[in-house]
Amino acid sequence: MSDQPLFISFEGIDGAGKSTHIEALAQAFTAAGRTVRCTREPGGTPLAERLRELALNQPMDALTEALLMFAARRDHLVQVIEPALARAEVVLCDRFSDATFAYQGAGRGFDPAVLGQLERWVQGGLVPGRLRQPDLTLLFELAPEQAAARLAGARVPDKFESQPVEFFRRVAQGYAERAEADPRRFARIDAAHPREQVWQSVRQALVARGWLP
Ligand SMILES: Nc1ncnc2c1ncn2[C@@H]1O[C@H](COP(=O)(O)OP(=O)(O)O)[C@@H](O)[C@H]1O
Ligand SMILES: Cc1cn([C@H]2C[C@H](O)[C@@H](COP(=O)(O)OP(=O)(O)O)O2)c(=O)[nH]c1=O
Repeated sequence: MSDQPLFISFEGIDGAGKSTHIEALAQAFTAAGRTVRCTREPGGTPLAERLRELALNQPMDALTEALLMFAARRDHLVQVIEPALARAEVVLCDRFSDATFAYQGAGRGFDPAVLGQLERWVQGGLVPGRLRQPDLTLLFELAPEQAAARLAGARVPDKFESQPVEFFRRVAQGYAERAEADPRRFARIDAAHPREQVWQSVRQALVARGWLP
């Protein structure tokens, strides 16, 4: 089994079930002898958590929202993700920049070329010759109606969670396009199944890469 640094992100529309599996995956890595760092975006540092509060609760235009997401991401990369990877830890991150392309890009209709530019500034210069990207992105795919039904009553909706189903259809399409553009990085998880079956798909994606026994 590998002891290389691993950066794994969890993505999907709100309510798809990704948070449910982060802790289980952390336990599986810990049982395999790895040091695990669970974190989230926007957030993961004191500054980025303050930016999260603003981005998730204040009305703002899509560019402002994208800039806050990438500002939070830069602080998170520099303070938390890069140091953890330098120590060869496993970083499990609840959302990363695919979420900005899906929510601010596909969902809110902001120019993906500008998002690509921000991505190059924020995720460039950290590893030689390429952008810092997750080694694996687990994309939880579920019909927006089903995700909304799971969320109903589960928690108080934030600015994004209270968007209509059509918004999440665009977000899901944005995620699908990111996955199609970089199929080696993504594992697409059918999240419509019961929890145990979804967990087996998650585990299998890691086992297949030789990252879990
Ligand atoms: N496979 C599943 N089947 C039914 N309900 C689920 C499943 N996975 C998660 N849930 C429930 O759906 C809700 C949303 O799950 P959560 O993991 O918080 O989603 P996300 O982090 O993707 O927004 C929670 O109440 C959770 O308990
Ligand atoms: C990282 C990121 C998140 N978001 C949104 C998606 C989610 O609705 C919200 C917070 O994500 P999340 O942590 O999944 O919230 P919760 O734990 O309450 O489900 O932020 C963006 O719009 N752009 C981004 O770049």
